[in-house]
Formats: sequence, structure tokens, C-alpha cells
Amino acid sequence: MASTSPEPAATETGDSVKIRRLEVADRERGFLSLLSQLSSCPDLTESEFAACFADLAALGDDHVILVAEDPAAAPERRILSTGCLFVERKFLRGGGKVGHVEDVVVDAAARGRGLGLRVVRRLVEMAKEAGCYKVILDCTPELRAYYAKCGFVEKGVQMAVYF
Ligand SMILES: CC(=O)SCCNC(=O)CCNC(=O)[C@H](O)C(C)(C)COP(=O)(O)OP(=O)(O)OC[C@H]1O[C@@H](n2cnc3c(N)ncnc32)[C@H](O)[C@@H]1OP(=O)(O)O
Repeated sequence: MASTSPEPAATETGDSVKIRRLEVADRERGFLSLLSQLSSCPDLTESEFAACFADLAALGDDHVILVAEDPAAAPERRILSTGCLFVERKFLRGGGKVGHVEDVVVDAAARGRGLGLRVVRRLVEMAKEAGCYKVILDCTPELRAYYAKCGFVEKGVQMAVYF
């Protein structure tokens, strides 16, 4: 789902934190440093970030990045949480769709406030709205309980080839 278009039903999280789609200006609001709490995320220049943003936005509604923004925080630390939904089209199931939840992270100082739960639940809702017949994700065994609270059940085994 397009990262550029406004989230039609921006979700209030109960405080001043809003969940919305990623904007290109979020580079200045701490989006990359937040991602670096999940995995290696070297800085991107403004133009590199804009090019990556445009590539992903071109995937339209098949690629959504949500962020939780605290407008009361310092400008460079406003993005407190993020998560991504990628919608995969298949020949199986009559041209069915599978949602993939990726890159979920909450700023270490904002954990335990329900932000992770709310971002993932919204991504799952969006996958359902997009017509997906299932939503899947990969995580470490330590996160089983967290994703169970988000509504996921354990299924299969993750395998990978890293380059
Ligand atoms: C598909 C992927 O991207 S996997 C990668 C996931 N991301 C990471 O591992 C990055 C580092 N960790 C984080 O960013 C955060 O700790 C997250 C995303 C795992 C959790 O975010 P938070 O905002 O702290 O979680 P939130 O407050 O919404 O917790 C929701 C519920 O899950 C529980 N929970 C949260 N983290 C965990 C955990 N690690 N293990 C077990 N339960 C947990 C909470 O206790 C809460 O339960 P409750 O509703 O009964 O109180």
C-alpha cells in the first residue's frame, strides 16, 4: 500500500501518538535510527532516502510502512514505532494474496506502552482489507508471546539463505 498517500483512518493510540503512513520527511524524525534498533541500518542521504521511498511508493497498496509519531517529542525523535506490510500476489487460491509483516520495532524508551501491538494490529487489519487470506511473519522464539498477543499462531519453520 502506498507509503506516500495519507492513512485514511489514522489511529489515535490513546495519547498524543498517531499511527500513520511513512512520509519522506520522516527521515528527519528519527525513522532510520529507530530501524537501527532492529537491524543494521546505515544512514542514507536525503536523496538516497527519497529514492528508496519513491521505489517503495511505486508498489502502491502492496507495500505499506506505518509509523507511530509523537508530535510532542523532540523533532528528530518523533517516530516511536514502525512496521511494514508487504502484499504478495499468488496464482494459488485463485490469484490470492498473502500479507507479510516485516520490520516491526518500537523505540527502546517507548516499549511497554502498547505501540507495538497497535501497529501490528493495524497492519493485520490492512491485510484483511486488502483481501489477503493470511498474514505471516518471521520472528525469534522470544517474540512468540508478543505475536500471540497480536493474534498470530505458530505455523511452520523459518528457513533462510543469507548473502
Ligand atoms: C516481524 C518482525 O519485524 S520481528 C522483529 C520485532 N522487533 C524487535 O524485536 C525489535 C526490538 N523490540 C521491540 O521493538 C519491541 O520490544 C516489540 C516490537 C517486540 C514490542 O513492542 P512494545 O510496544 O514494547 O509491545 P507492547 O507494549 O505493544 O506489548 C503488547 C503485549 O505484548 C507483550 N510483550 C511485548 N514484548 C514482549 C516480549 N518480548 N515477549 C513477550 N511478551 C511481550 C506485552 O507485555 C504486552 O502484553 P499485555 O497486553 O498483556 O500487557
